[in-house]
Amino acid sequence: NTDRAKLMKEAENFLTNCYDELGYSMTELNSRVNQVNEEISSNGFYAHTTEELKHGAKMAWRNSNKCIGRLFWDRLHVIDARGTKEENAIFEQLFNHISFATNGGKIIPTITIFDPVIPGEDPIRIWNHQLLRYAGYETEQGVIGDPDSITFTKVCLELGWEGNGTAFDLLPLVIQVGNKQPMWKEIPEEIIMEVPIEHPTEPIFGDMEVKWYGVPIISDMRLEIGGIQYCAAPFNGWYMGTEVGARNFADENRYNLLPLVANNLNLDVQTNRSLWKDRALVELNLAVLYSYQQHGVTIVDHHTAAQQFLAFENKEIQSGRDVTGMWSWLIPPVSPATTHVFHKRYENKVITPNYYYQEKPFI
Ligand code: HEM
Ligand SMILES: N/C(=N/c1cccc(CO[C@@H]2CCNC2)c1)c1cccs1
Repeated sequence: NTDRAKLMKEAENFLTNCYDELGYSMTELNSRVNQVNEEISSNGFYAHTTEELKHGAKMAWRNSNKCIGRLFWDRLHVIDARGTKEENAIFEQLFNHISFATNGGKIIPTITIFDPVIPGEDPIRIWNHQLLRYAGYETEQGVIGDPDSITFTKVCLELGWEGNGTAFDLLPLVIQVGNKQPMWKEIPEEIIMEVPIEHPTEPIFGDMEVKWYGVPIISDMRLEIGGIQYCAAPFNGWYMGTEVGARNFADENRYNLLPLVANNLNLDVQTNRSLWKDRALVELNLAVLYSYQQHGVTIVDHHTAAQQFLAFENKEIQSGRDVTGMWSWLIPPVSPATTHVFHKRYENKVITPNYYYQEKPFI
């Protein structure tokens, strides 16, 4: 039927590129393509070899148009967790991912890949946006914590989780197998690495204790390889400082810390022309970079990240591949025009394998 014909086409396209990059002969490629076509025509599905899975996950990172960190695409550590079906075993894999990727602060870009969507089998979904993230609470006095987490925090509370009501409560992991009751578990505190944020010279937060978690681990995107959908495949890199300093801490609909920082720096917040927002933003981003470095947690500044992206562009051209990208995401939110990215154009062509958004499993 058409679904099987479509899957065969996507599989052949992936295998051709993958086997070419891995240096296999045409004979080896053709025999694998025939084997896969057999499997698809009898089961409407085919299973990747671990090698195909690992290289496919790396290709997907290399094809991620919004990602400035792609220079290191070929050094992704891939954990093949297929066959993990029991909830407690899934939680163990997720805890292992957090501790392995954290690596005492010397962060290892890692992806853990669970079973793909298989016809007739229960799919696995991770309900968290990121494995480590802070709760958000709506109260009469306003929002406490991360406003971005308000909806998911309510879901966790409904499932029986209880937060401490602070601005930095780490949320539990929530997973669901098929249509069974979703299960939640607190993350063991011994594997959690957090960074207290302070400025090298100024008390920019006054008496407020500000911190952030060390490792960003995206857990709600779908990895597609050769027509196969991996809906539970959490992946991490390290942060670019501006993500924390210019968005998570600075956005008005996130922690909205610019007024606090500006006041503690004695800036004139009564007029735009004092550029108080810009001066507070730079000091806040300096504090983030300084604090992660002081605590031995990998982080990259946006200038270095842009230089690394330029190296990626040149390497791709050397490899005979077109560089695709989404300009609006690739430019950093602080001093964008001081990077080369701002001054050139990128083709936003989406090629597979890749990472995609997927429907939230909860409302
Ligand atoms: C190694 C260090 C890495 C750095 C510094 C980095 C940096 C970034 C940044 C700054 C963004 C934009 C995020 C935002 O504006 O919210 C981004 C997006 C993205 N990155 Fe990377 N990244 C890294 C590694 C990775 C890895 C290992 C993967 C996957 C295997 C990945 C896949 C993606 C994807 C799919 C997006 C777009 C997310 C979306 O559409 O919402 N990145 N990256
Ligand atoms: N540094 C990172 N930054 C991000 C990468 C992808 C997505 C995000 C957060 O995206 C949110 C959803 C859309 N904007 C914010 C952040 C990484 C996380 C995981 C691997 S690298």
